[in-house]
Amino acid sequence: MEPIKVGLLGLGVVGGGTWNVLRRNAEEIGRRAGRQIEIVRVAVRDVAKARAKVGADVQITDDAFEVVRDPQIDIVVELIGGVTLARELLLEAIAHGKHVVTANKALLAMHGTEIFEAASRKGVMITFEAAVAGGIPIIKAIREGLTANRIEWVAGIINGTTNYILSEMRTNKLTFAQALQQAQQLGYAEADPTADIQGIDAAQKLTLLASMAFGIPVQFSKAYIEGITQLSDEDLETAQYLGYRIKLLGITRRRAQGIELRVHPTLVPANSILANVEDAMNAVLVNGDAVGQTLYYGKGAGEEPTASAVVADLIDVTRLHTADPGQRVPHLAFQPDAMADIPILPIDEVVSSYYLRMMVDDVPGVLADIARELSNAGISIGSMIQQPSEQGYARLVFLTHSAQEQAVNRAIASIESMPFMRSQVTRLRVEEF
Ligand SMILES: NC(=O)C1=CN([C@@H]2O[C@H](COP(=O)(O)OP(=O)(O)OC[C@H]3O[C@@H](n4cnc5c(N)ncnc54)[C@H](O)[C@@H]3O)[C@@H](O)[C@H]2O)C=CC1
Ligand SMILES: N[C@@H](CC=O)C(=O)O
Ligand code: NA
Repeated sequence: MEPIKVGLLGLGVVGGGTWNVLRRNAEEIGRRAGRQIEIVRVAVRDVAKARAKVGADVQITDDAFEVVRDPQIDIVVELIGGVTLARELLLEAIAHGKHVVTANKALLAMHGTEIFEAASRKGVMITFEAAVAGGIPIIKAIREGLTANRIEWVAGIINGTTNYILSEMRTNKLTFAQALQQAQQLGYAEADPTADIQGIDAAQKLTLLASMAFGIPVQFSKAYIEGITQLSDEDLETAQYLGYRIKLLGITRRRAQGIELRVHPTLVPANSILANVEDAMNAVLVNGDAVGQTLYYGKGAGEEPTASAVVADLIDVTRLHTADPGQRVPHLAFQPDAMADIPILPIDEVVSSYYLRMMVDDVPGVLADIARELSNAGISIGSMIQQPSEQGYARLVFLTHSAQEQAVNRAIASIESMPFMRSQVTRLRVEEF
């Protein structure tokens, strides 16, 4: 059989990895897919640089629209990144009847509804395993392996850059800036790493996971997002002292009133699975009513780990591209006409335990006043430490039991107005995953 023909948009970290893996494992991949998968055209910014990588047999252009409109191409692989141009390219590819493989979570989190609808109308596939947790087959697991379950929650470390930064700060005492620079050099970070460190990249991935776990539309704008830029060394050290580690977690969970969708730094017990996921590794826990808790662990970023997912999608599409569209796995795991309109809960309604750190005058009665405020808000204290500080101040840290966020915020506002307060209250969430 003739090879299936691929147009590759982007030959950077992931595009280059995809080229390498397809070439190196061509024979094995062909045996799995049933035919060879051949990259026949590449679109890049720098044609000369790409020529040095792919040699003379592949057509190279700096106009990606030429590739998505090329009649010989069956599958377009989008590895350019960004939203505006990538959206236009994907819609054009779909309009020309191409199947699409993409690693672009930003694009799908923001324009997924439009893109998946266009693809379904045209009867083509959009696959995006590389877009969530890189090489970990988490989309395959949720879309196919776990479909018997009512999924209760998904939680995990789904950004390699921030996990690398937190690990390096903790274990090798690197500064934030040094660790970020290393993550960029290693190819983990986004072109603009703001998306990583502000939690946006993790929220884009979590939005896609929530959609597939619960059968709800892709709603990135409703995700609650807090990154790691405000974390202080003091909190990293205090967490460790208390027997916790701080990780940037994505958490989505069913509640009676709706679905939690949140990304924020989180204290997790130091002996838990997630606390021990280090460097740029990712790990996702999925809890289903039948299967219980399952764990998916591996490299969530970088050249070939991400390419592993891109090429797996290419093989899937190659096997299925002539199948009746109705028999393919739905893009978002649920049939498009069976998506549920379950509300996403505002962060105020989220339930968690909390870490509250503050500086106070070291005088009698302070602890009692704070404990009373927490109790008035219905918040019970799990544990508390007090440490002397300079200038006669005391550092207090409370760990609370489960409480609703709005009650915690009300209590914080009252506490901050008290006359003995010498700092604002630092509030972090604590989870037992
Ligand atoms: N780097 C990683 O570990 C991961 C990246 N991703 C996603 O993969 C995608 C690509 O990321 P990277 O490979 O890291 O980016 P990169 O910056 O290394 O590569 C981008 C490539 O796109 C090309 N390009 C950019 N604008 C273009 C244009 N207008 N026309 C033609 N070509 C153009 C560049 O020449 C370059 O070859 C992004 O959506 C990213 O979010 C997903 C998972 C992991
Ligand atoms: N920038 C992302 C790359 C993979 O999605 C990350 O650090 O996880
Ligand atoms: Na993946």
